[in-house]
Amino acid sequence: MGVYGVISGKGGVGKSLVTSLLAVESNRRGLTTAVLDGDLTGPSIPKAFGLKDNLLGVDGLIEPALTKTGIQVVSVNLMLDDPSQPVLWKGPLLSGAIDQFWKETNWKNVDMTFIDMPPGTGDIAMKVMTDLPLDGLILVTTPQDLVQMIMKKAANMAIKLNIPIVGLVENMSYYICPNCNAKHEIFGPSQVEKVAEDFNISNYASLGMSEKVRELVDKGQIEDIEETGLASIIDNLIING
Ligand SMILES: Nc1ncnc2c1ncn2[C@@H]1O[C@H](COP(=O)(O)OP(=O)(O)OP(=O)(O)O)[C@@H](O)[C@H]1O
Repeated sequence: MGVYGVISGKGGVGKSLVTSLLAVESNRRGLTTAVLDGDLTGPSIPKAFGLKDNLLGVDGLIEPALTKTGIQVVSVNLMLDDPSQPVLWKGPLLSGAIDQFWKETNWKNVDMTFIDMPPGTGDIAMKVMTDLPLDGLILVTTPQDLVQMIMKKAANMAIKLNIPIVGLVENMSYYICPNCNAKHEIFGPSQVEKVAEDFNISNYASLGMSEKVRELVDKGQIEDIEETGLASIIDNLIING
């Protein structure tokens, strides 16, 4: 049904969280869902889903890990004996790994694939954008000016490479104080509507900062998050592609 890359340009804004939550929402709709962790040097998808066992190779293909609700996952962190060790690979090896994850994994009847894109707008991100059959990109940003500027580089890269931007998620949009219920815009006022207009994106959502989400991700229980905040993004992707 679709292959979607999730991209932010800047690190630490919640790209992996959004990739994982999109997969959770898609899977909840009964779609066979996969996550390709293309963030090879900072892979965080396995941790969010509580995956630890090393991937197996069967008949020359990588057997994807299965999360507890059945999402198929491939990540370089599931290939390392010690997940805290760095991946000290240079460009060609990193590109080769992306190729291998895409072509040499025993993906099973997948309807929706979400790719946690390599960070930045460098050669590995370009490799995914040019070599993988992406149906579209989902941009992740925060309201902060610095993040906005770098996210726009990623968005303009997609435009230059003719990849449609099919969704926008503004993460860390606000924080609701659990004591007084006041809404704090820690990174500044939301800019999601402005960005959506600038890049002509009709499918967008905002996510608040949540202690509960942080806790469940740290425990590897992302699939237990009840309200992902991204249901409308998935519904629109299903309807409009
Ligand atoms: N809205 C949120 N509420 C609570 N925790 C969040 C939220 N967004 C992100 N986090 C947490 O912040 C950390 C960084 O997020 P994440 O790993 O998704 O960022 P990233 O953009 O993928 O970073 P990088 O590109 O450097 O890998 C994670 O521990 C994540 O769970």
